[in-house]
Formats: sequence, structure tokens, C-alpha cells
Amino acid sequence: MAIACCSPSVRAACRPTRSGRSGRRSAAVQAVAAAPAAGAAGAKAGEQVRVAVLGASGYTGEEVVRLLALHPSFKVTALTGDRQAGKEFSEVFPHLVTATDVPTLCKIEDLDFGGVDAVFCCLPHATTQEVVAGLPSHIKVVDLSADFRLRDVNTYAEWYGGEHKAPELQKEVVYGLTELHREAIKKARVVANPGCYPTSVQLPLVPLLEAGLITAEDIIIDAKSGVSGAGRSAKQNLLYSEVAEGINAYGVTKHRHMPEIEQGLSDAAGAPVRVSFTPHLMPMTRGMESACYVKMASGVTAADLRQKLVERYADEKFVHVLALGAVPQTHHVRGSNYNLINVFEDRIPGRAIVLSVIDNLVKGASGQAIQNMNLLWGLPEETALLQQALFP
Ligand SMILES: NC(=O)C1=CN([C@@H]2O[C@H](COP(=O)(O)OP(=O)(O)OC[C@H]3O[C@@H](n4cnc5c(N)ncnc54)[C@H](OP(=O)(O)O)[C@@H]3O)[C@@H](O)[C@H]2O)C=CC1
Ligand SMILES: CC(=O)N[C@@H](CCC(=O)OP(=O)(O)O)C(=O)O
Repeated sequence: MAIACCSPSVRAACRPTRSGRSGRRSAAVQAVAAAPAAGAAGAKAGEQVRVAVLGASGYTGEEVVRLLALHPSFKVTALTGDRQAGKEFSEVFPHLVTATDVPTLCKIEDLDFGGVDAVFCCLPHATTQEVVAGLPSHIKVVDLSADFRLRDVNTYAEWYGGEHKAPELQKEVVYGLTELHREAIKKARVVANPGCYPTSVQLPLVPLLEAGLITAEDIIIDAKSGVSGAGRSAKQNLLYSEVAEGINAYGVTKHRHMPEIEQGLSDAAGAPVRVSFTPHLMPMTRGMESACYVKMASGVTAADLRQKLVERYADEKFVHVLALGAVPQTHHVRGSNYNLINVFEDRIPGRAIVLSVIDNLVKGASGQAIQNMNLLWGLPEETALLQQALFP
């Protein structure tokens, strides 16, 4: 995608705003109207999908724009913010030096969705259901929030503390853990992008449960996340003085990713699965590790688990089982869309330890969202996503 293009069309999707700074309409509007829009069924050669990023002033929104800089078919034509609305994107994110000519951040209500084909919705959970339900039906959506991930709206209400505001739309939304739900995603219009912890846990454990190699009982997940997982807004528990040089467990016994993890693992096991899950905030910016302690079925060894995962992901671009004995580290996936896994025999007979790492902002959020959006438009799912990790 030519983010650095000088075409005024990139500003065109915002209507004039009350602030006056964002949404310059004028000749730009005609430019967008005249630009070849992507076809309904998928992106065709020479056509560009016009993309709006809602919540572009946050971490995952920024990461979508950063990654789309290398996308040949998706063109960012609208960006929204809330407190940052009215500002130039380059003012909010000066590091994106080639993104100086993307649109000014505007408010969602000032956006003209007539000029938009696709939406990455990077808003906080509980703000998203009404926004997505209100979008014109020609728009394909990947929602990065948790608002559409739980099939049962009562479970949503229980864990997110509020009634679901779009129960009808919920019925048609596809849960988008790409490697596990690819065929359904291809046919979807709205995809619920998984949470970062659920991505890191389900990728290794779902194939093992499906094959009956591990038991549905007694799954313990000890997970760690970088601080960017909590987003960009200021919170006391995210102050440097409270995060640096320490490790903080949080959401103990009640983290809202538990029902999402259990939904996916129960589907895989064909029976209800309950997990012990404790996330920890780590003194690092990005990265996530989930150490999963599992009980193996009778006669199964850790080598069997590892072999199953090697076979299951042999043709996958982004999920890799490391060489025997190699320990996946968050540094191995930093800035990349990869998930690295390995399996170890536990000292306790009959048990195994499954380690899984991702970058919470890429495979755990924006990278997987682009993977899904590529599928929605019939594009190779790895488009713009094959960057290797930054190491160290
Ligand atoms: N961070 C991560 O690792 C992951 C995050 N997610 C999910 O992705 C979504 C975005 O997360 P993240 O980018 O980290 O969050 P941030 O807090 O960094 O960004 C939130 C964005 O939403 C905007 N916003 C906030 N409130 C409103 C509102 N009421 N109306 C309109 N816009 C609003 C903000 O605008 P402004 O800043 O201008 O006020 C900002 O652009 C969340 O649902 C999160 O749970 C999913 C997986 C991983
Ligand atoms: C460190 C940190 O605070 N992480 C977030 C998870 C971010 C994420 O993936 O999940 P959602 O999309 O469901 O917000 C949390 O624990 O709530």
C-alpha cells in the first residue's frame, strides 16, 4: 500500500468536523469517488481496498497502519481517534515517517463510510458492538476488541459486565483464529479477532485436544504479557515505577480471557473445558508467553504431542514448532506475526509443558487482523506479514 502517496484522496473519507482540523472534504471527495473501489467478492487486480482504521491513535490501530505500509492492495483512507481526533497522524506517531500523508484523525461520527470498503475496528471493548452494527452492510470488518468473540451473549454480559448491544449481528460473526477457522473466515463479513492470550493458548492446545492426546481436565496456563497489551491510555498500574523491575499477576481467577479460551478448547475437546489461567504483567513492551501445563492421555508421550503439532502446522506460514528442546522466547517473535511453540516432558509422570510465544500486538492483534482481512478479500493471507522478528 502506498501510504506515502500524495493523493488527496486519502483524506477524503472524513466529513468536515466540528473541530475544523480533521476531515478536509473538497476535491478529495471526488478523487475517492472516482478511484476504483474493490469488488464485492474480493480484491481484483489493480483495485485497492479502501480501509478505515477506527481507533488508529491507539497501539493496535497504529500497528495496523504500520503493517499496511507494505500492503499492495489495502489503502488507508480513513483514521479515527477519540481524544486525538483532529490531529495529524504524524503528530501522534512521528515514527511512521512514510505515513505523513495518511488522513487526519477524525471522530467516527464524522466519517463517511460510503468511501470505505473495509474496517479494522481497534476500539476498546464495550464501545464496539454499536459501532460495528451501525456500519453499512457492504463493509467487511475485522474487530480487534472482545465484543464479538463470545458466541453466547449471556456469557459476554457475565464477563464484560454489560448487556450485549448487537445480539443479532453476533450470530453471523466468525471467530477469527486464522489457522483454525480459515474456511469460515473466507465466507464471513464480520470477523472477531481473538484476544492475545487466547491466540497463544489455542494454537498449541486445540490440535492436542482435538486428537485426544491431552485430557480436558487439569489444564493450567501461566501467561505473561508485555505492557502494550493494556493499550496506550494512562493508567496507574501501568506507570513505569509500578511495572519496571517487577512481575504482577492480575485478573487472578477472573480474567475475561478465560471464557474465550474455554470456548475454543471446549469446541476442540467436544466437552466442557475449564482452565486455571493466571496472566502476569511483565516489565517489557511487547511479547507474550503462555506456559501450558497439561495432562496427557494414557500412553501418550510429550514426543507424541510435539509430533502432532509439527504435522498440524507443517503447511502454515506463521505457526512453527521449534527444534526438539529449543525454548521459544518472546524475543524470537518481536514485531512479527509468528507463533513459536515447543513441548517438553514434565518431571511429573503423565504431564507435559507446552510453551507458546507471540507478539501481542502482531499475531495477538493487528497482524492476525490483517491475516483475516486478507482472507476476507481473497488475497494470500500472508500479504504484508512476512517480516521476521527483531532480535534481540
Ligand atoms: N494491545 C494489545 O496487545 C491488544 C489489544 N486488543 C484489543 O484491541 C482494541 C484496541 O486496543 P489498543 O489499541 O491496545 O487500545 P488503545 O487504548 O491503545 O487505543 C484505543 C483507541 O480507541 C480510541 N477510543 C477510546 N475510547 C473511544 C470511544 N469511546 N470512542 C471512540 N474511540 C475511542 C482511542 O482514541 P484516543 O486515543 O484518541 O482517545 C484509541 O484510538 C481493544 O479492544 C483491545 O482489547 C486485542 C489484542 C491485543
Ligand atoms: C497486559 C494487558 O492488560 N493485557 C490485556 C489483554 C489484551 C488483549 O489481547 O485482549 P483484549 O483484546 O481482550 O483486550 C488484558 O489483560 O486485559
